[in-house]
Amino acid sequence: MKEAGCYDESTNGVVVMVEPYSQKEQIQQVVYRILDANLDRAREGLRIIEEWCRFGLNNGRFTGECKSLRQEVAIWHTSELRAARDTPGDAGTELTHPQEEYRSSVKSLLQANFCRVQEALRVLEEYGKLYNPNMGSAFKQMRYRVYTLESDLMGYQRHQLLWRSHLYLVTSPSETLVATVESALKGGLTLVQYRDKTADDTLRLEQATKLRQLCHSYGALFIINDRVDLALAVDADGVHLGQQDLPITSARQLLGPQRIIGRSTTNSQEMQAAIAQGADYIGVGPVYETPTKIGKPAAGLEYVSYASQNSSIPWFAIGGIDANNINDVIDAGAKRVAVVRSLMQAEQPTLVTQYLLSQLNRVQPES
Ligand SMILES: Cc1ncc(COP(=O)(O)OP(=O)(O)O)c(N)n1
Ligand SMILES: Cc1ncsc1CCOP(=O)(O)O
Ligand SMILES: [Mg+2]
Repeated sequence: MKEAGCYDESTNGVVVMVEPYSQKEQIQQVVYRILDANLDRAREGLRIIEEWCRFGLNNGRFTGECKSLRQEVAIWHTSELRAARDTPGDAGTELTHPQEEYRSSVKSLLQANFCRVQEALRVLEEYGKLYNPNMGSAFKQMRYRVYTLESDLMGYQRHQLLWRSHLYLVTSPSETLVATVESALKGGLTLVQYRDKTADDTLRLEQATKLRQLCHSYGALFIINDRVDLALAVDADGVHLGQQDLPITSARQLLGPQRIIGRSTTNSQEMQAAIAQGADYIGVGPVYETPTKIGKPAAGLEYVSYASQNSSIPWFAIGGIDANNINDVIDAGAKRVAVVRSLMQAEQPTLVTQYLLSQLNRVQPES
């Protein structure tokens, strides 16, 4: 086939334009190949996400949505588009990015595949307009459904992990901050709060970024104390707010429905208010007076018992809890505890984590 603008001997150098039909046909073939490749890409990515929803989460709603999206994508994969496939002649099949070879967690695997599906749907939306007038809007709608699925799924995973977390490490400033947290993560810790009441924001940002990466690489949740802005800046899983911090409703507006918001409570009124305002979990304490929070009177084991009878959301007993008294707190009804010194000052945070978890697991062997 002659190409547009090429020199042609048979016409003594007169530039011959390609016959409109051939050029159109060529372009059509390219469009078909793009559509064929991206229909495959979208379906493959959805299948990868679907497998996690099905086998990892056992969640029928998310599995069903992936399946229905896959089927809707498949409807557009006509034999005409498949026939345009030219795998040996496709320069893209050999190209892989180093990050495709390595996934640090299921979360990063899911994020990469959501990204892949969204990109493919966007390509299908744009090039599809050249193929069928209805294709653009059909794929635009699917793309929005995938965005919704992504944020629902990620939020669901976060909340599931919160409910499964029984030990909560609240950090204190330390020269060995990252190493101590990592040591506790190795012991099975799944929930960490970054708390530093005195550092400047440059240091907070640097440390919180490191800890977020670390926690996520262990599949653990990462929460920021007091500061919604910092939580957003480092893409934390949520924020912990005390009675003097931002109201839950304002934080929710800033953080959205998927991120976790925790609230400190010292009595039944604060507990009921936190639940009514939409907290995802509460701190219950201080159970005992503690040098980590000087001047704050103990709420005592009575409040722990009250929480065990009345809290409809996960709650963490906090304040002065260690390996010696954890069983008293458990006997008062606690299934979850938060600690600062017990882990931050431990010589072997891995072992202390394992011990505390083993005591907590005695009261919830099924979860
Ligand atoms: C899990 C948990 N519970 C309670 C607190 C205390 O929060 P707050 O009352 O805002 O006090 P500070 O920690 O900000 O000094 C907490 N951080 N985490
Ligand atoms: C932050 C906080 N809020 C209530 S008690 C407390 C500190 C708990 O620290 P520790 O576990 O060292 O007693
Ligand atoms: Mg606070």
